[in-house]
Amino acid sequence: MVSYKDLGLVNTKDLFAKAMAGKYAIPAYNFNNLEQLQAIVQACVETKSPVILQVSSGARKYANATLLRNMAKGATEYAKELGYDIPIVLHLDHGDSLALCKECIESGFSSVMIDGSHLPYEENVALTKQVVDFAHSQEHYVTVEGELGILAGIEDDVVAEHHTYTEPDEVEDFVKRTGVDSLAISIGTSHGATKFTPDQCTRNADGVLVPPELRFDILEEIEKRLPGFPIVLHGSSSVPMEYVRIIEQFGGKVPDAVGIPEEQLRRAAASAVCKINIDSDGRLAMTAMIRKVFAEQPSEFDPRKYLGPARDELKKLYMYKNQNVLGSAGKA
Ligand SMILES: O=C(CO)COP(=O)(O)O
Ligand SMILES: O=C[C@H](O)COP(=O)(O)O
Ligand SMILES: [Zn+2]
Ligand SMILES: [Zn+2]
Repeated sequence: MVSYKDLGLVNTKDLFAKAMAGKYAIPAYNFNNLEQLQAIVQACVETKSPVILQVSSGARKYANATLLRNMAKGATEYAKELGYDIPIVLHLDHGDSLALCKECIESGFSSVMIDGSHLPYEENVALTKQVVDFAHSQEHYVTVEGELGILAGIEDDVVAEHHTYTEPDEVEDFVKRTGVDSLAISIGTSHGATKFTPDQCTRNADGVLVPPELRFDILEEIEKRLPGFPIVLHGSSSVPMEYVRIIEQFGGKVPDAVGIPEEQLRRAAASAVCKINIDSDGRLAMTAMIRKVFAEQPSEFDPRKYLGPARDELKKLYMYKNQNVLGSAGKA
C-alpha cells in the first residue's frame, strides 16, 4: 500500500478550487512513455502550471502500471530538480471498475475517474458511489471524477455514433448521491483527431472543416444546478492544422481532421470547467516531428534523434496550451 503523499503528489481538491476562483483550467495530459512525461513536466515547470498526469488503461497495458507510477514519482522529483515545485496529480483516466480504481488508489494515484457513463443511470450512481466511498475513506483523501453523458466516437473500445449530451436535470442528483469531486460532461467534444463528421461541419475559404459550436447552453444550465462545482471536459484537443499538414506532407494521413477551436476552450476554461483533457494534440505533434525526421534524415536510426525532436515539439505545444488556452500558466 503506497499513499500518493509518499510519491510527492497532490489530489485535485485545492487545484480545482483555485481554478474555479481564478477562471482557468488545469491541464490533464496523458502519458505513456518517458518522452511524453519529460515534455509535460518541462512545459509545466517552465510555465509554472499545476498539472494532472493522466494514465489510461491503454497506457497501463502499453507501459506497465508499476513503471508508470514510479515515473510519476520521478516526475515530482524531476520538477524540483528543474527548479520549481509544481503541484502534480496522478489520475486514472476512464477507470471502468471498482477493482481498477482500488488498485490505482492503493498504488499511489491521488485521483481517479470512474466512467460509468455508458451504464444505465442508477448503475452509474451505484458504481460511482462505491469508488467515492473507497477513495474518500483513505488516510489521504483521493479525489474522484464521475461522468454523465456519452461522448460521440471511440472511448475505451466503446463506440457511440452520436453525442448523448449530459442531462442538466440529472447532475444535482448524481453529485449529491455519489459524492464525486468533479463531473465530466458531454457537450459536443469527443476523443481523437476526427471530432465531427464532415457533414456536421461547414468549410472555411481554405477548405478546412469548421465544427459546430459546443453546447455552452447545456454547460450554463449545469453551472446553474451545481454552483461552484468543478466540471471536466474530455476530448478537448484542438487538432492543430499545422501538425496535420506536416503529417500529410511526409506521407501520413489524418482523414477529416477537426478539433475543438481554441476560442471555445478558452471560454470553457473561464467557466466552471476546471480540468481540460488533451491527448490527441500531443500525439499529432510527436507524429509530425517523427515523420519529418524520418523523411529528411533517412539514415538516422538512433531513437533519440527522432524521439528528442518529438519531445521538444510536445513541450512547446503544452507550454502554449498552458499560456494561451487553459490559462494555467503562472498558477502553480
Ligand atoms: O479526453 C481525453 C483523455 O481522457 C483526450 O481527448 P483528445 O482525444 O481530444 O485529446
Ligand atoms: O480517453 C482517451 C485518452 O486519449 C487515452 O487514450 P488510450 O485509451 O488510447 O490510451
Ligand atoms: Zn465516458
Ligand atoms: Zn477522455
